[in-house]
Amino acid sequence: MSRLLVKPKVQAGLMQEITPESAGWTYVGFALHRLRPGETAGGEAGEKELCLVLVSGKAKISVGGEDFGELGERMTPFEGRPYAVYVPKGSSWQAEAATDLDLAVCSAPGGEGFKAKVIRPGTHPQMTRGKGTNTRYVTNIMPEDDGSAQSLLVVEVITPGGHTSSYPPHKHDEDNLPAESYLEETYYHRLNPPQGFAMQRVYTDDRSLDETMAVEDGDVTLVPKGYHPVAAIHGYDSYYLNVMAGPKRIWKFHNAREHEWLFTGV
Ligand SMILES: O=C[C@H](O)[C@@H](O)[C@H](O)CC(=O)O
Repeated sequence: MSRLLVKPKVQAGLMQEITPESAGWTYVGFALHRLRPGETAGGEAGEKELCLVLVSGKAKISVGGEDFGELGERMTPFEGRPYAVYVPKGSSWQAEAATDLDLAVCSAPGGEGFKAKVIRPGTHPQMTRGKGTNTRYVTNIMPEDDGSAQSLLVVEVITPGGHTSSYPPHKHDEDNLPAESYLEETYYHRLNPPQGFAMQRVYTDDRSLDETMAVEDGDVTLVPKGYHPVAAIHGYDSYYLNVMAGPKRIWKFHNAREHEWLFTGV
């Protein structure tokens, strides 16, 4: 199995835990908690900043002793809109599931002067990106222009079955602004219905990295560098939650030259 593909080792509780150490990189972390009503999760941000994303279900959430009450709207990532909570560096957080809950904990190095906050549905409206079978639906949760974090970028994408996304292929693996930014990235994948699969390729121009993965419900893929397109197969819609971070909080990508012609049609 590809070293870039991380399968959940358990079916409840802490299902995924990617750290910079386990991924072999510097900035991005990702965890996924699956909780039953009444179960709790929590921790300390320490030197990191966090974005708690209610992938599905509702939870009571507090940050640094501030009670944000019961949050959440959707029972599946394929319907409704995301609630999220930003946890700044140095803060503790606590979540208690009010329903079945899938809670993502996205992390990256924190900074000074940022405040805990709820990111409500509609803060960043869903966008339709692409044309034809490259149409997908993108919702920013923490985009670069929100001014509210040190390094975290968080976005979720729904790709209908038979469509592609993160496509035409692009990369962001060189700290070379204004042409390109360096951002590590995780993909947390879900499928509807859940027995499906999707395909993701991660590859560089020189093909020294070239891995194509069949991703299943609950898998995480790691993108340390290179292009990273996704193809959702007929009958199975794809959802993924992206976490990106690097030395600068800017998403500036470089498109694969040989596929740039597609932009005239997609
Ligand atoms: O680099 C970002 C990620 O590849 C996705 O968020 C991607 O941009 C989503 C898309 O446009 O399909």
